[in-house]
Amino acid sequence: MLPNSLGASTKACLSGGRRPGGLGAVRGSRVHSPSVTVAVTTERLRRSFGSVRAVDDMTWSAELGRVTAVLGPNGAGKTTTMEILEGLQRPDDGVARVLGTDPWDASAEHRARVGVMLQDGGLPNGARPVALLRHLSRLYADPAPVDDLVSRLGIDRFAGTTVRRLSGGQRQRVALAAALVGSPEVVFLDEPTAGLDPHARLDVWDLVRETRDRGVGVVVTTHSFEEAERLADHLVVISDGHVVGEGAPADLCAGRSLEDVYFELTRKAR
Ligand SMILES: Nc1ncnc2c1ncn2[C@@H]1O[C@H](COP(=O)(O)OP(=O)(O)OP(=O)(O)O)[C@@H](O)[C@H]1O
Repeated sequence: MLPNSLGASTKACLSGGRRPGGLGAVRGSRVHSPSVTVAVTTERLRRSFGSVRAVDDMTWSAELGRVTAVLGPNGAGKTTTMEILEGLQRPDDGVARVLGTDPWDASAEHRARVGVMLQDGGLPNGARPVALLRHLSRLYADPAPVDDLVSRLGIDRFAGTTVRRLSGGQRQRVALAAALVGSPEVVFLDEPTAGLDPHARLDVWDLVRETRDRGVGVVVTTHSFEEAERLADHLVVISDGHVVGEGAPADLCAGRSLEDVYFELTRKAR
């Protein structure tokens, strides 16, 4: 079956399949050997907008060297949670920590250790992709090699086109490269393969696995069961602002498909 967003997977959900080394690793990127294993924690996190409780008593965690996939229906609170963890929003209550630091009060040094890929890309419209990535790489002490990221994600094929003229999928690739160019220790990827063609999705999944295998904590939000099944070492299912299921894929699914488990968990919560 070809990759397919919200693909109807009927097989039992399996671990994201950690593979030593991976294919064609991005050369020269830092290999992290952390003394702590916790990348992200949220504890009783809350954030409301008027009467809407976007994040309502949310507790979960993600480890370094693991891909954590966060799934949930539209409006479940995924983006709000990610933005709190990225230091873009302040929670009303509870605790958020990234690499042990409160992201709201974080220093520039902390922010350099965290990579962020936003859903809308957040890229400057007039920039050309490769020049932009080279510029960003100079802001970091230990950047990933730009040429490798560019060729791995096929960005060289549209290197001369300004961001405003790029297709949605091309922008996604540049946004992913921008999130990884600083060799982050934790990276947040908001629906990284939404809108990508099947080849590009495979390339992105390989790159995410390699990033994980270098010890980086990767947190991915997704609506794709296939993506979660292929990538995740740890699953967090949220609904109505709180966690309705969390664990290793094999434990959470217990021999059933992720799709079945997801619908059961999120239906119960409604
Ligand atoms: N700035 C805001 N002002 C008012 N309401 C907001 C704001 N941001 C988010 N919300 C509301 O908070 C809830 C959670 O939104 P959020 O974007 O976190 O969901 P999501 O899980 O990321 O959804 P999707 O899968 O559609 O991206 C929604 O009801 C949304 O309308």
